[in-house]
This record gives sequence, structure tokens and C-alpha cells, in this order.
Amino acid sequence: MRIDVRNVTKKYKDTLALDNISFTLDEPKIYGLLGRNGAGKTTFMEILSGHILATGGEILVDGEKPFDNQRLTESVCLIKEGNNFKRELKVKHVLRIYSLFYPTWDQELADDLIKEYNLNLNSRVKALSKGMASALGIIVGLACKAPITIFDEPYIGLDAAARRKFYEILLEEYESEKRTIIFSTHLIDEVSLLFEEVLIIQDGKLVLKEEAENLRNNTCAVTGSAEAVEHFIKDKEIINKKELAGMMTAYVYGSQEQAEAAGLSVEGIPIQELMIHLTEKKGA
Ligand SMILES: Nc1ncnc2c1ncn2[C@@H]1O[C@H](COP(=O)(O)OP(=O)(O)OP(=O)(O)O)[C@@H](O)[C@H]1O
Repeated sequence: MRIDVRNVTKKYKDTLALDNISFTLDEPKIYGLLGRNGAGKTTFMEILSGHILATGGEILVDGEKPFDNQRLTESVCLIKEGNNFKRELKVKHVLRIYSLFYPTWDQELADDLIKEYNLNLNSRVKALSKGMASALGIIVGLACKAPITIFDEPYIGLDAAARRKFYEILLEEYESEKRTIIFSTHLIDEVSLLFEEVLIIQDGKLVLKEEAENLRNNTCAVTGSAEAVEHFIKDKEIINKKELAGMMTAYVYGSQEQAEAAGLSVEGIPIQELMIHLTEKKGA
């Protein structure tokens, strides 16, 4: 499904959470939506899911507005970091409700995931540990197979092994049937290899939208004498640079081969680092 974000602004009283952002997500891909605390990510995901209205501008999903739109509600699933389900319900009832709601629901996958995460179907949501509540969110997010599935920091309390299992299954499911997955997380290093495209929001504005492969291939950290590095970067777009005792490291757009050819020491820039530097540059 195509997502058109057109001049979207969201104000909460005095806070400008989204500041006139526009972009298009036109292919089923795994998108990483990144940014510092309070950047506006959750606000964006809630507008896209039809949970709240924008103050100005619009988000269109296949040309339609998501708010109060039954057809789109069945096509978009948002899993947040907590409070996804009514506390009094039993796990089996949550699963039943979602299975009836989403026409694309995959019960076989849900059953496999329940076993994988050892969930007790008769537990009430309020009795689940944080990790178990996250596991339930992940099961719903994966098994609903909604054409647009959004995970907003979905795994609070899940241990590293359970998170890894989630990434594996997410990827398997995605490979077998492509859909749009928007993934927002602060554990960027852990998941960045899943991302096909990266969006970075800072202070309600979009500061980067780029294919992850382009970022990996076209950005690098070059280190050498300050003089050599300055010479190499003089015609390049610089993300950040640091100098210590005559040695300089610069993060730049440019291929690693070029820097190696110039005799500099070169490394890739992890997406997490890139996010930190890009958002620092914007005054974070
Ligand atoms: N319901 C609300 N009422 C008032 N202000 C809000 C509300 N929701 C969000 N905000 C404010 O809007 C801004 C953007 O918040 P948002 O939750 O979208 O950011 P985020 O990028 O998801 O942050 P985090 O990574 O910390 O979850 C913040 O300044 C936040 O305090």
C-alpha cells in the first residue's frame, strides 16, 4: 500500500510534534523510523494508524485518510511498547478478537508463536510480565499480516534471545510475503541490518530518508592525519568530524574505496552512529 505524507503538522498545545513533514513510502519494505526521544515518531505512527488526527496536512494510504476508516483500519496494525490490549482480557480472547478483526490473520503462525514464546492462553493481560506482554504484541503484529504493520519499540522487557527470535521470524515472514513494516526502535544496532530504508526524524522534521544499502555503501568514517583527512573531505558532504592530537576522524558521504585509495583508514558507519550525528548536527 502506498503511503503519502503531505505537509503533516501535529501540535499538542505548545508542542510542535510534527513540523510540516512530507514524504512517500511507495513500496512494501522494512522501514526503520529513527530519531531521538521526543522527535515525533510515535505521533507520526499514531496518525498513520488513524488513532489521532493531524493538526494540518494529511496522510493518505492508497489515497484514503486513515482516521475513522474501517477499510484502512483492517489494513494497518500498530503495536506499541505497552498497553496494546485491555488488561482484563485473557490472552486467548485478545488473539480471538484480533483474528476476527484482521482478514489477513494467520492462525497457524499465531499458534507457532504462542509455543515459541511460551504464552499461557488463559493468563489475563494484567498478569503478564513485561516481556510476556511484549511477546503478545509481537504475536499479534506478526500474525495479523496487515499490509502495513507498525512496531513502535515493541519489545520492552523481552530478553536478547526472544528479541533475536522476533527478528528472525519477522524476516522469514517478510521474505515469504512482502508487506510494509515500519519499525521504530532505539536498539538500532541490533536491528539495522533488517532495514531496507531508513527515515530519521528530528524535532518533528524529516532529516533523512535513504535506502539502507546506499547509507552503508556511501557513507564512511575516515581516519588519518588532520591534514590528509581535511584534504580528502574538502569537496565532500561532512556528517561530523573530530580531531585529537593531530589525528582526525571524519564521517562523510563518499565511497570507502575512494578513501582507501587516498591512503586513509576507513570504516563503515553504523546506522546508530549516523543517526546520532545527523540529529546532533540539527541541534539535539
Ligand atoms: N498526548 C500528548 N500531549 C502532549 N504532548 C505530547 C503528546 N504526545 C506526544 N507529545 C509531545 O510531542 C513530542 C513528540 O512525541 P513523540 O511521542 O511523537 O516522540 P517519539 O519520537 O516517539 O519519542 P520517544 O522516542 O521518546 O518515544 C514530544 O515533545 C512529546 O512530549
